Amino acid sequence: MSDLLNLHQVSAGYGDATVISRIDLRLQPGEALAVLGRNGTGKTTLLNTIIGVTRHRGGTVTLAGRDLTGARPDRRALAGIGWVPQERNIFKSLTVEENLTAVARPGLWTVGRVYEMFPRLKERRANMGSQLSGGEQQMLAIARALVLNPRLLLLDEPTEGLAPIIVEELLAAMKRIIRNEGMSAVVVEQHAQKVLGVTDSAIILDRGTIVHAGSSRSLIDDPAPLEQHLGVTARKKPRQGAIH
Ligand SMILES: Nc1ncnc2c1ncn2[C@@H]1O[C@H](COP(=O)(O)OP(=O)(O)OP(=O)(O)O)[C@@H](O)[C@H]1O
Repeated sequence: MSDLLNLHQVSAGYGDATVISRIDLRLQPGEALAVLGRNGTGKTTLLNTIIGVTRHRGGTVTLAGRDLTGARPDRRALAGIGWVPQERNIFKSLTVEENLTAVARPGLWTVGRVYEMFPRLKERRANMGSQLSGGEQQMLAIARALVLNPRLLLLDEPTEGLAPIIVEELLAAMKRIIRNEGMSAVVVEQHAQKVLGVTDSAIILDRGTIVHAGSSRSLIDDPAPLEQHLGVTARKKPRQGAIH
């Protein structure tokens, strides 16, 4: 099968600074990749490079065989790259429904379909963006990216700053979007354990380079690379009834 996304030896940064170096990445259609790493290791810069807002320093970026290396962000969006930024930049002075209809493009993901995925948004469809909770704003940001009917969805720290119960709801929705609906995705996440249950494969970045690449399953089974590169204690949960 040909790659949906292919990054070959990509280096990029801002101004004179190179932030990510010689990144090789391949994503098949329907596959989801977790991008993990400590703060400031270049995760957002990697997403920014895929959407085309960093300074290119080398390598190639292709989507479904089409070379997008020198393409502007608007052309990349038209080619099928959807993006949910960390800031969840929804239109705060528009209603939920207006946020969706303002950008919707024909395709599988209709406004009705995203309401099925996020019933909370349907309940709140007449509310202004500014009246939504953080979790609802994140759901709306994802829903808005979906109604653009992208081939690839990029999510930047979707669970950041959200209450645990909302995080679970959001992860369940992401799982349905990826697993059941076959959406291809690259998900940047600080909380490795949460996202590995949603993605097929994972990379860990350190100082702008890939220091680990493998399946999500292998990281769940053997979290040693997470402990090594993220400093998290990713031990399996103790059995119920265990004495601490
Ligand atoms: N717009 C920018 N201009 C210049 N330098 C930047 C810019 N954005 C990020 N950087 C620098 O690039 C490096 C990587 O930042 P980046 O945001 O990609 O890391 P990150 O892994 O996503 O971190 P976080 O988890 O904190 O969001 C940092 O040293 C940061 O200061």
